[in-house]
Amino acid sequence: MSGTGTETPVITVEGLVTRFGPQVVHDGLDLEVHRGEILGVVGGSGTGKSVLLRTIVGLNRPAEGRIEVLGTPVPAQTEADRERLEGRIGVMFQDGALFSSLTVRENVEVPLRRIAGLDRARRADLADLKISMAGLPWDAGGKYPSELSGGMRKRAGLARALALDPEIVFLDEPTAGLDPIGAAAFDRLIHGLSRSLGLTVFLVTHDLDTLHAVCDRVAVLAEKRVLVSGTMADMDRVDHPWVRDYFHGPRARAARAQAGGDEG
Ligand SMILES: Nc1ncnc2c1ncn2[C@@H]1O[C@H](COP(=O)(O)OP(=O)(O)OP(=O)(O)O)[C@@H](O)[C@H]1O
Repeated sequence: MSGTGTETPVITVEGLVTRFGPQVVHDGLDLEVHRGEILGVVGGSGTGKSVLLRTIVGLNRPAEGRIEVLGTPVPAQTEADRERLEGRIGVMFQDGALFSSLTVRENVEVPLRRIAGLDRARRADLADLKISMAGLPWDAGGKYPSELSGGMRKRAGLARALALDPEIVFLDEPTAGLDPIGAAAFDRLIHGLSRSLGLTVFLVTHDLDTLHAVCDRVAVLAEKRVLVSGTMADMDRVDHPWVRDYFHGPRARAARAQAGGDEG
């Protein structure tokens, strides 16, 4: 089905098989993600969306298959390759995964420590820049995660994911647990960052509003593989029970109406 953008793959997954003991999560999964696009990864609970994200970023070793991210095989073949790749991608986990004993600024500084020759003051300045890019108020840097709301913690996680000016960011359910207004603001932030920085975004979500508002393409995980990928319009033509229910159920209709209203 049709894609968008320049169609240069920055992520290629071929024939991925993932197992946990006897459980097969992915079985012959193929996926391409193109430079500069926002790809939404959807699927029923437990279909292996988060595991796919973790496998692509090298946190989970596949049983079989080929994965390439920005031209580098994953898992990386050498420590140097792994470090280089880690510097080119950013990951935001579902709960933000912040260190609770560090302030927001210190959390964002953790990846910045990889930059040789960056002194303390500059590191703090750079962290503050990322914190403001993520839409947090100026005084958030000095706060501890426990002092932030859930939405602010997500923004702090995003600031940390953006610390090293990544080419790809991976977001695991970024709007889960946010109220609709906070979720819409987060969607706008991600869309704005992707378009202004040329960021590629790999986004695991259940949020139909997010799919309508920001995703260029959607990949549906079902039957242990990417069942189908394409634009939201393409999804209308897919004759599969889960796809039909998900994209045409009552919540989907509400999200579509909302997206239509926003455009008008
Ligand atoms: N480290 C692990 N060890 C064993 N099994 C795991 C591990 N991580 C994930 N799984 C299993 O893999 C399957 C897919 O999990 P995953 O978290 O990727 O689902 P998901 O599609 O993201 O679900 P949800 O939408 O509910 O978050 C689940 O059955 C889960 O129990």
